[in-house]
Amino acid sequence: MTRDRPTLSVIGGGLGAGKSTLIAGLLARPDMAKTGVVVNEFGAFGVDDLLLSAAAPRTSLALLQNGCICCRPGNDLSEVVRNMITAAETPLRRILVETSGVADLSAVIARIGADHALRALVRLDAAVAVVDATAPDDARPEHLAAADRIVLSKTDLVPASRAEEIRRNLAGMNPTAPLFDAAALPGPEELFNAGLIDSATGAVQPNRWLRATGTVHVHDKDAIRSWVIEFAPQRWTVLTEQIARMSRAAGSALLRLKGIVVDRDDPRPLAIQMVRDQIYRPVRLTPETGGGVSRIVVIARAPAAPAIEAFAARLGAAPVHHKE
Ligand SMILES: Nc1nc2c(ncn2[C@@H]2O[C@H](COP(=O)(O)OP(=O)(O)OP(=O)(O)O)[C@@H](O)[C@H]2O)c(=O)[nH]1
Repeated sequence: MTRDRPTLSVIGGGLGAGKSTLIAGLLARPDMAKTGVVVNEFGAFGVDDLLLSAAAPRTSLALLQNGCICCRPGNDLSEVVRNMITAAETPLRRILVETSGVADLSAVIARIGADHALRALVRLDAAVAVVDATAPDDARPEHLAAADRIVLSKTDLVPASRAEEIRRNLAGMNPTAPLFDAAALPGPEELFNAGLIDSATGAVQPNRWLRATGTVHVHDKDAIRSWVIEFAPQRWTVLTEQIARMSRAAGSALLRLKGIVVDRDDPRPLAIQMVRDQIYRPVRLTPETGGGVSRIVVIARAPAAPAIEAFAARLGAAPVHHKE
């Protein structure tokens, strides 16, 4: 089955992290043809769009100025995307949205997820967080938690041992996101098609979507923690109540939840996903998916720890504390 609508991926990262450089490098590749780019600038003047149009003059490019997508009123992103799709000479295959350097990637993803007009136009794909190796602490936990892929830029400007330390920290903060070096020029095969559904074939790809394994495997950093919780099959109705209870108790400290769970009442496991308090519609998978074990990854700020550990305990998952 060929998929019709273009995919939409979001490239986020702090000011000057290397978002435009990554996108310009991607656009130079022949396998990135039929890509449109929307650049969101916080201020009234865009520079990134000029750099990108110089790097890839034939790319459909649109600028969204004056405020971050995540907090500006209205849904002008969907208007821009609609115009871009309509105006394209050949049908677009994918659209990249470069967030402003001050945007919060998780808020952008939550906003896009709630935008029904936009979701009718595109299929959501990857959230890519660019982290600057010279200022890794600028990468906000929300960016990292929301990311499906993380790209570490400017590794040429730090000692190799420092880059390795940053990689280890990033892997601990978001164990589900594959990590790439910008210097290695990761391509579309690695960065995109991160969703549960393969964008080319329509097939379900659970292993590409959820990579982490554990029992209750806790990666522990000061600002952000991740838990990989494995547990025996539950009734879906019971599990949704447990998730809602945990989410209420964790409040805004809960950044991301993603998992594949076995439903005691249905042979087809469910893929579930939350970004902050935004719950995405669960997707039923084929019965053989997931190997009979439920696995949920939760990424949160430290204050959510008691709520998440109580949640894991109620599911009967044994904690394995693993301090990185
Ligand atoms: N040495 C080195 N410089 C880089 C790398 N990536 C980006 N830069 C430089 O860092 C600066 C900022 O890069 P951009 O790609 O414009 O960053 P950005 O995230 O788009 O920036 P804003 O949109 O302004 O937030 C530019 O001068 C780039 O040339 C890298 O991997 N190594």
